Amino acid sequence: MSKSNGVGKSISVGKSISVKDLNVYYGGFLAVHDVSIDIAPRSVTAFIGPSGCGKSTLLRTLNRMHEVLPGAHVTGEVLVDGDDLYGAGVDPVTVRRQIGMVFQRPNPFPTMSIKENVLAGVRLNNRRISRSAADELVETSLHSANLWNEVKDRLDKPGQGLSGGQQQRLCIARAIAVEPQVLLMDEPCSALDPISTLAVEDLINELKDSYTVVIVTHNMQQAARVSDKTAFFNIAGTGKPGKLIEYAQTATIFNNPAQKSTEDYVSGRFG
Ligand SMILES: Nc1ncnc2c1ncn2[C@@H]1O[C@H](COP(=O)(O)OP(=O)(O)OP(=O)(O)O)[C@@H](O)[C@H]1O
Repeated sequence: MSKSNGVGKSISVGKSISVKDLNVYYGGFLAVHDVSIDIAPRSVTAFIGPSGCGKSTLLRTLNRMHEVLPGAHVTGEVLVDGDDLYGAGVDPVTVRRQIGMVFQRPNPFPTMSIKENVLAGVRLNNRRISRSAADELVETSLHSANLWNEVKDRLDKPGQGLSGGQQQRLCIARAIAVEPQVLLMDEPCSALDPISTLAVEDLINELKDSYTVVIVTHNMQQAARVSDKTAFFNIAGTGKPGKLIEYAQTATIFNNPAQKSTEDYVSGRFG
């Protein structure tokens, strides 16, 4: 599928992800064991499970972000629209440009204005962009992040002057501005108040029209509210690897899971 990004260019967005027999290691420690999962394009998938079961680790392997840690490596495959992310000659920096990430704590660049924050990724990618195209991209990205109306009169003010929820939406605008095919979100609302959380959840709902979104969350209600499918991970004990226990439509995971441990977890009996 393609759409206009508002600067006169047609772009492809919202690709499928297929994880096959993936093991993730930190040095000699197997953190995630043998995960296979197919994620549809333009959908929201939630990763849930108790602390330490490997949700963030797995998420980071979907754009090779784990490789910034020495010794972290994978075996198996991650295919994005059929292309192997780990294939020979694939540049991890290019992968991270196409598969954006939003982190737990909003992390706008403190010295940059709101506008320059939105453009930061584009500039890092050395993309030449005219002033008018930059203005248009800033506006489109902030609109997509549901932030335009709140900041349009102060685009040259520092991003740090925004509330936590606004800063997180600014980070989402920055991620969107580089036209990613997939957006990975690692507990994007954990540092936000309930109103900002709802604003970001509304945004996630809108984003799935264009993007494939994968979100790690500890908040069961959030997983139920925003995701189409949910993957439940579990861990047998400290030092053991995390495993995918069940992956299904979100309604099934919450109302009629196949596994007892899924039911125990979603009903709050452990974790
Ligand atoms: N940088 C690292 N070096 C070594 N081991 C790590 C590193 N990061 C995570 N781990 C280990 O990998 C396993 C999975 O951790 P991960 O953070 O992915 O779990 P999680 O499910 O996201 O947990 P949480 O919900 O607490 O964030 C844990 O045993 C953790 O201790």
